[in-house]
Amino acid sequence: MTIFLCGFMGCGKTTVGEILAKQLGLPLIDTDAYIVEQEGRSIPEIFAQEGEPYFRKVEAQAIRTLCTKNAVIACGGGAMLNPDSAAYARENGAVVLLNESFDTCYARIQGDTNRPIVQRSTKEELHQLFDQRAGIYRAHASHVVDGGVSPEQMAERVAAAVQ
Ligand SMILES: Nc1ncnc2c1ncn2[C@@H]1O[C@H](COP(=O)(O)OP(=O)(O)OP(=O)(O)O)[C@@H](O)[C@H]1O
Ligand SMILES: O=C(O)C1=C[C@@H](O)[C@@H](O)[C@H](O)C1
Ligand SMILES: [Mg+2]
Repeated sequence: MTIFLCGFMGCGKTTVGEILAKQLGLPLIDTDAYIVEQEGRSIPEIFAQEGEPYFRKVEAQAIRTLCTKNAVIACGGGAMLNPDSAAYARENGAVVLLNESFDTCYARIQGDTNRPIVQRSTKEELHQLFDQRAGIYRAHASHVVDGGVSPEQMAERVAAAVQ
């Protein structure tokens, strides 16, 4: 079974993914952590040294490599915006959107120095990005799970959605 968690930065993909993977007895693969390990540098360093298009290329390659694994895959916030990556993911498993509000995501990510898009954007710009991305996440998801609950409850909701 392969479960891809997608959604805006701060919706809880990594946090919920860890709990869900334990519950299901599957490994958790976080695409951001995978890229950091592969590149030997942080995401802010990759963005600063190579630019965002390079990061997106590496991210798409990572999804392609990982999409056949029996695992919970916590995607980077932009990974499932790529139509090819989303198609690979859908062919191989469930793509679950963690549907949190902008205010909730923003409260969790504001001031974070490990997310270059947060660092370079105002709150208004992030809200615009959230609105732009919302429809794309939905279009690419096979399941939508509503948030507003604890990470443990989110993990239960995801497990119930994909069973
Ligand atoms: N359901 C939740 N309730 C309360 N706090 C949460 C919940 N989900 C995540 N958090 C907290 O929000 C922060 C961001 O969560 P997380 O890193 O899992 O987001 P993400 O979706 O993986 O973001 P990114 O797209 O940047 O990888 C963390 O500090 C985490 O503890
Ligand atoms: O939403 C995004 O575009 C991103 C989210 C993070 O998970 C990282 O993949 C990176 O900071 C970009
Ligand atoms: Mg994450």
